[in-house]
Amino acid sequence: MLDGKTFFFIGAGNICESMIKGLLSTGSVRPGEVRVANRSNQERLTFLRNYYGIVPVQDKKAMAAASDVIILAMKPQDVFAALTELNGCIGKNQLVISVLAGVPTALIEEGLSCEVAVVRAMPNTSCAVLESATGLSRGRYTTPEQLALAEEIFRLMGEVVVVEEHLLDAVTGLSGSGPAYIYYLVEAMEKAGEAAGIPRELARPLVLKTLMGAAKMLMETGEQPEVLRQQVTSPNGTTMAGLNELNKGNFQPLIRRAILRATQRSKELGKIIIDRQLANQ
Ligand SMILES: NC(=O)C1=CN([C@@H]2O[C@H](COP(=O)(O)OP(=O)(O)OC[C@H]3O[C@@H](n4cnc5c(N)ncnc54)[C@H](OP(=O)(O)O)[C@@H]3O)[C@@H](O)[C@H]2O)C=CC1
Ligand SMILES: O=C(O)[C@@H]1CCC=N1
Repeated sequence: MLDGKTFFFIGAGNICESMIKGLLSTGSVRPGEVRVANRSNQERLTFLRNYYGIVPVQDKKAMAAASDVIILAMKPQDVFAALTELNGCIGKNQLVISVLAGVPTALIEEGLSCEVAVVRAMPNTSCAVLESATGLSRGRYTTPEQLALAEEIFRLMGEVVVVEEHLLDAVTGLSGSGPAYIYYLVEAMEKAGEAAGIPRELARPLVLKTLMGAAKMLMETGEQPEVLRQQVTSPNGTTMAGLNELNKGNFQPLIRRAILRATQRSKELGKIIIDRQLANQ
C-alpha cells in the first residue's frame, strides 16, 4: 500500500528525524518521497537534506496539497499557526497524521475546516531504530483504509496499538515519554556503577546489555516481570538488598506518579490548545 506514497513532515524536529531515519532504513520509503518543512530553521532542513536526501519545502500549502500523507510534527502550541497555513488545501483522499501530544483529532479537523482524514498517533523516538511503541486512533472522517495506511506506516517502525482517542494521553505518558524514563534509569545506573568503582566506559556496556537482556527475556519467555524478578532475587542475597533500597524510595509509586503526571500533562496541553481556540473564535 505504501508504494510510491509521498510524505510531508511539517516540523523538522526530533520526532520527525526519528521517523525519517526509521522509514528510510526500511527501504519502503525513498528519500525523494519525503518532504520536510520547518517554521524558520533552514539550517535544520539543509542538514536533513544533506544527511538523508529528503526534499526541503518552503511552500507548505502547495506541498500539502501534493502529498499523500501529511505529518504534523510541531509543538502542540504551534499547531494553530500550522493549520491556518494549510487551511483548505487538503482533500478527502489524503491522510493527516498528527503526532502532537494532547491535541485532539477534532481540533485538527476543525482547524483545517473540511472533512479531512486525521489519525492521531503517539510514537516514540525509537522509530529511528524501528522499535517504537505507537498508539493510534482515528478521527471522525478517517476511513478504515486510511487507518490501515497509518497502521502500516507505524508498523514499519515498531509495534502499533489502536486505541480509543481518550486513551492516547495515557499512551503519551507511558510509551511516548517512556524512552526518557529508561534513559534516565540508564544514567542513574551508570553513575551508581561509577560510585561503586566501575569506570564509565565499562559501566555503559554492562548497563546496556543488562537492559537489552531483560527486555529480550520479557519478550522471548513471555513470563511476567514479577517471575523474572524473583528468579534474580536470591533469599537474603544482593538483589534483595538492592530492591529493598528501591522500595524505601517508593520505587513503584514513584514510577506510577511519573506516568500519571505525564498523562495529565498531555491532557493539560490539549486543554490549553482548545481554550486558545475558543478564545480566538
Ligand atoms: N520528541 C518526542 O519524543 C516526541 C514528540 N512528539 C510530539 O511531536 C511534536 C514535535 O516534537 P519534537 O520533534 O520533539 O519538537 P521539536 O521542537 O524538536 O521540533 C518542532 C519543529 O516544529 C517546527 N515548527 C513549528 N511551527 C511550525 C510551522 N508552523 N510549520 C512548520 N514547522 C513548524 C519547528 O521549526 P523551527 O525550529 O523552525 O521553529 C521545529 O523544527 C510535539 O507535538 C510532541 O508532542 C510525539 C512523540 C514523541
Ligand atoms: O515531551 C513531550 O511532550 C513529547 C510527547 C511525548 C514525548 N515527547
